[in-house]
Amino acid sequence: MRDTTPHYEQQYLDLMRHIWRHGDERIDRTGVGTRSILGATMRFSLADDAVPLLTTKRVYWKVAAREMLWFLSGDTNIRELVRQGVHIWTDWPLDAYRRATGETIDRDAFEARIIEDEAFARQWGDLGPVYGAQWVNWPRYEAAGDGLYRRAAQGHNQIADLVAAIRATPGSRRLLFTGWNVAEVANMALPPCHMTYQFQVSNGKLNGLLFQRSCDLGLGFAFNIFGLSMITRMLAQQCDLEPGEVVWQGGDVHLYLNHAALVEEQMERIPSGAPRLRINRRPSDIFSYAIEDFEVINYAPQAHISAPVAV
Ligand SMILES: Nc1nc(=O)c2c([nH]1)NC[C@@H]1CN(c3ccc(C(=O)N[C@@H](CCC(=O)O)C(=O)O)cc3)CN21
Ligand SMILES: O=c1ccn([C@H]2C[C@H](O)[C@@H](COP(=O)(O)O)O2)c(=O)[nH]1
Repeated sequence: MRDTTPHYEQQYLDLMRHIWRHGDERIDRTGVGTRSILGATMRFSLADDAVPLLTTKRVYWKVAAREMLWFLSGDTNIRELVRQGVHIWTDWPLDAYRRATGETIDRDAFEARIIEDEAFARQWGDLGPVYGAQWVNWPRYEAAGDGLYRRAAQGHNQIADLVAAIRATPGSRRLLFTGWNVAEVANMALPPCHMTYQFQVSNGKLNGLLFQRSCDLGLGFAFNIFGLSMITRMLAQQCDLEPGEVVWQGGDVHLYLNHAALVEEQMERIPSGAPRLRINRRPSDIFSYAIEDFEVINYAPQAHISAPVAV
């Protein structure tokens, strides 16, 4: 008998079609323009190593994996990403540099300088207190006497605390971490988009949920859903739980108007296949994973579709 269960990716293609047809058109912060809706949910199983990679275009999952490991390292400077050949965050520091200096340096030259010149990287490569800073070092203040306070040397490590909490109180409804530090949002190159992650233990399985306040459905989503799945798998492994499912919730979910070619092409394609994410080692703690620990098998996507990123 033919399997009539819809492919997991159908949810994504349906949402894309809905937004492209019925989304509210407006000029957004970037000036590119979007069609957008408020509020959407998708769910994907992680059972038997299933991973919700898009199959209707090739997704460079290792780029997303390196980005996730970079967040967990607490780093907020693009230097390490650029060293690893990851270019997805370069446009924001590059834009700031061009505006501040009036120089018309191109992206390759800017990246070369970030790698070669440590002082330059320190001055121009930092994104401010973005994801990594908040996840593992959320500022904490301690009393310094006479009613004064000073910033503590070590902030809150939300990720370490989360691992401990999943282990100690698996029934808890407080298993979460967030990048949305109200006091520091103004100093970030971009306020967090994938802002709040929540977890739940159910029948020995770990479920993960992401609230993403703003979603570039054509470009960012593919990375964000992989990241959610990856961190859920890592947490499950560290807490001796089986992977359950991931739930993705979007706030402002949009398609950029200059992604028309991508959207039209992708909506024509039929999803297929069941990729698996393997973790080939059990590191001693959540901060000790390396890119080599991750492997995706059974991934035979259709051709990559490139699309410009709105800065
Ligand atoms: N408009 C916008 N969309 C985003 O998805 C996004 C931002 N801005 N700003 C911050 C980060 C950076 N992220 C990005 C940026 C670029 C790509 C991108 O160009 N992806 C291409 C090529 C990837 C590559 O060459 O490695 C892709 O096809 O996935 C993806 C995510 C996600 N975020
Ligand atoms: O992980 C990410 C990071 C960013 N995005 C997208 C969502 C928006 O298109 C822009 C951010 O612009 P805001 O004006 O700050 O909302 O980047 C994403 O989809 N995923």
